[in-house]
Amino acid sequence: MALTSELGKQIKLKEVEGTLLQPATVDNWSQIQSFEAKPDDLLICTYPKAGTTWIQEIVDMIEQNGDVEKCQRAIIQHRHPFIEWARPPQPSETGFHHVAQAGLKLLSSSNPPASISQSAKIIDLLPPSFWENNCKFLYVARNAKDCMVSYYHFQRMNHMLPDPGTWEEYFETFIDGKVVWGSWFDHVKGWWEMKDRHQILFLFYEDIKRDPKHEIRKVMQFMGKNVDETVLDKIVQETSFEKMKENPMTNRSTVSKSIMDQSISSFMRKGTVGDWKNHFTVAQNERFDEIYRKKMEGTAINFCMEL
Ligand SMILES: Nc1ncnc2c1ncn2[C@@H]1O[C@H](COP(=O)(O)OS(=O)(=O)O)[C@@H](OP(=O)(O)O)[C@H]1O
Repeated sequence: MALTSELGKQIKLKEVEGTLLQPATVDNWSQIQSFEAKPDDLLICTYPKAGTTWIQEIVDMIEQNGDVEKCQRAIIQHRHPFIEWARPPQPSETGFHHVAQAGLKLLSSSNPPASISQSAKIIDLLPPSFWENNCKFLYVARNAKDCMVSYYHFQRMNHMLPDPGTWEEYFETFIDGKVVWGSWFDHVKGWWEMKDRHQILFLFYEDIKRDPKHEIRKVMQFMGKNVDETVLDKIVQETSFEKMKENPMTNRSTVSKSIMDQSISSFMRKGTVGDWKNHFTVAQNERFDEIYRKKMEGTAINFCMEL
């Protein structure tokens, strides 16, 4: 599928089992699938724009016992490489090979889950070794409307992704799941249905926003770590939106403007719950709610839509 970016460039997305992915990911698909997870690996899993960077920083802060300097050792994309950013072997780069060779314990993925109750499409997307080794998964879900808004602005500024078109056009694209990593509905539903059958800590962006200390403590316990109250308070502070927006290790300011043009929209854009209300028209909102009801039917998941 070829789509045109704001630069007029042709972005040729590819598909795996009907899910749109970046070409480099699809070209290295068999390599990604053969990734050998270890039993003590923790995989951070998110739908795009659900708070990936936020939970990555939280996990690293816990891992480093709240040591801010240690968390400054590298940009977040290098501290938590994405397994799907696989490329042909390039020793100087962080990517699949680096992860595999370094045997890092903390990985991040935007993969939908493998699941025995789901269609083959979903089953095929996560390297099977994660399930075989009974790894831990940390999943963060964000309400669909805010995800859509955040993804729209991200596609405007990210020249590696297709131009989103107008908001009205993007609204349809997102609902149809014609975005990189596919349908929000399939992703969230898939992980939600799997959460009690595997070691999955299922978190909500909105909960972390409302009560960060409570949610960070859950993450800490899930990781089998124990940091004291003062450190926990420091982690809450250091992972606030305001701090992370100013932090060059998390705010993507090191990424070239030809890839992410933050003069169009910041990577750390608003970091709020309910920005969808500034974008959705009344008619769009009614239509979305109707579609949501149908697509999420039978799923007992409740999202907070405003704080
Ligand atoms: N600390 C903190 N607190 C609250 N919100 C935060 C935080 N860090 C990142 N964000 C917001 O998360 C959105 C980016 O999501 P991701 O990190 O998942 O993006 S990506 O998929 O990795 O590109 C994006 O959301 P929007 O602002 O709504 O666009 C970021 O601002």
